Amino acid sequence: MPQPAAHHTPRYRSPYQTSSAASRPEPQSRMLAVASRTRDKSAPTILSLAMPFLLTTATGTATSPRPLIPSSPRRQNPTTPHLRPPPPARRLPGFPAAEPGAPFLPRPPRRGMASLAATAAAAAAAEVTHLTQRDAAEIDEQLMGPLGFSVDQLMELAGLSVAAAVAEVYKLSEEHTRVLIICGPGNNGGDGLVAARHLYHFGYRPSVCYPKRTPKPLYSGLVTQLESLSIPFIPAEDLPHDLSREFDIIVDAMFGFSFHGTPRPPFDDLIQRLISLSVIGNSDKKPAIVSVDIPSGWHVEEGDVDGGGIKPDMLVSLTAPKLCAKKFTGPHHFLGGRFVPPPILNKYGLKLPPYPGTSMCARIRKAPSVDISSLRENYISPELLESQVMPDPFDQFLRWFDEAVTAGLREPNAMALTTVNREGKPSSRMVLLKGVDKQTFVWYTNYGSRKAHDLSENPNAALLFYWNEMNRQVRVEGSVEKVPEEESEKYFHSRPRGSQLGAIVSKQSTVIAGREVLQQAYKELEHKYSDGSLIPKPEYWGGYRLTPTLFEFWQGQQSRLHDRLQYSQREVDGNTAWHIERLSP
Ligand SMILES: NC(=O)C1=CN([C@@H]2O[C@H](COP(=O)(O)OP(=O)(O)OC[C@H]3O[C@@H](n4cnc5c(N)ncnc54)[C@H](O)[C@@H]3O)[C@@H](O)[C@H]2O)[C@@H](O)CC1
Ligand SMILES: [K+]
Repeated sequence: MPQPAAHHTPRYRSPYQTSSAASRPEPQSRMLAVASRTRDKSAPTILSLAMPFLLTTATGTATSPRPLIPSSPRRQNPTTPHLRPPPPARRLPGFPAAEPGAPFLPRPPRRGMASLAATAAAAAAAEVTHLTQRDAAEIDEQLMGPLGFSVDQLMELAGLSVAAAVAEVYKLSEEHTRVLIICGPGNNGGDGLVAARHLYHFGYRPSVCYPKRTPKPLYSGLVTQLESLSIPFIPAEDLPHDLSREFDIIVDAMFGFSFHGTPRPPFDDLIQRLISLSVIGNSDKKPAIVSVDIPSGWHVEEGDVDGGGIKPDMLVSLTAPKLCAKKFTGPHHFLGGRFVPPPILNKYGLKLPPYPGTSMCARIRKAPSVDISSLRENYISPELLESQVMPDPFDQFLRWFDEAVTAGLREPNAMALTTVNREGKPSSRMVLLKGVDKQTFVWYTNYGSRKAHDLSENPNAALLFYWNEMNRQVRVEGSVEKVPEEESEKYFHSRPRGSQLGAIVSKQSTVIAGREVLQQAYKELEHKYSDGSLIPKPEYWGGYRLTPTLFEFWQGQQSRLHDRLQYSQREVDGNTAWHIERLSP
């Protein structure tokens, strides 16, 4: 690793230096948890979104870049009808014909982002249909009768939904590993057995309490499958006295929509144990209770009639919520059972939230508001040591970038670009990296945009890559210039035609009267170039490349002891070399 001469004066400003009104302020960006901004305020800030944010401060020559790997994510052409509404369903005896475009058909959201879907689900929550006990049983019969499903299939999908919802809310971590699944004698218990298997494969450590086994091949098969995974079955009487000590999550799969009356032994006692768990004042240690379809012991329609029943933290309604779910006040209400066909939706007029992307579960009620200052992730990563990183920061960047691609991260080439104008005012936005080589980072944009104006006044810029799933971020700072026109030209024509037209339509960062303006202009251009002829690159569109003077590779670690390795340029014997230093987290 190149070691510098000690007399060198760094060309960058330390993040700890205070800003002066430099004529060419240099932007610096880093990801912070919102908590650090709210910590000193007397009243806690409560927001409903848990998002890291980008803080930007302003302080005071090139080769052809390597295009990012061809499979690197590209924005979807907004005009491509990649998600079509489902075709009208075949009419089945006893079911009304499906109305195409009926308002209650669940439409998948255009993007698979859970946050977007959660918002959509929240908006729809008020209108979600709740089923009576009779309708729930009738739907069950129809699914397994004229609609051709088998009980095994439905149970498998229901159990998978439960496991997926549990994993979404209680992410696998030291605090959320040990799961007790208490299974009842019917299909609700079967859902629990299936969920136990999926949770095992997701990495959790499930144990099962299944005191009244049903002697049918479906159930004994599920038990055998769990036994083959060495999942312990604990008799009810052998359950540990203090469930809080032994389990992080308890899945209540005792009774579903066929429950009547009051619970009989041994479930009366088991339910009582879950009730007393929610009463214990020691909230730090209380395991999360997740009820499958119905909180066991609740009246299927009336809910927790005398108020003394289970108070689950999470409810996973299956197929559609039952009436009792209206009384559920816990923080997490999910829908599972992504198998409801249009004949059922139409016949029962079901309004259900859309499932995001390929997910097996959908949040029904908005995620609870959180005190942002309490949000903190305990990062667990391999150590990032000076002896392990590459001497050249570009090589190190490419290594991490390739790992992000291999890990299947969505748009690993998305980066926050921070520019600063003449007055020292910074602005940030996400852009897509389109090329990187041993000297520069390249992206394309509109030369009339705000970032372009900023860059024309001040060529200093900062890039920030944030690979959340890998606990990594990379900061890059340097100066920016336009890429040669031929390069922009070449890249422009490699883009999908829709994106080319979009670039012509958008006079980026200018105020427009409405969305129709874009759509109209786009339509006209689409018609103009419908013969497939070459779409000329507008002169106001092209690339920029940043030549870095500083890199920082950050890797989140436990207890905030993060790794931060900074590469800065130093002159050594007349040559510029990269110098690596560790920064305190
Ligand atoms: N579309 C659907 O209808 C689907 C239903 N599924 C699951 O199936 C459940 C319904 O299953 P089941 O109809 O088998 O019924 P449950 O699992 O709700 O429970 C029925 C069993 O509990 C017993 N029981 C009822 N009341 C009792 C009491 N007071 N004390 C003690 N035991 C009592 C019954 O004798 C029977 O053995 C749903 O809630 C859901 O979890 C899913 O597996 C898949 C899809
Ligand atoms: K249940």
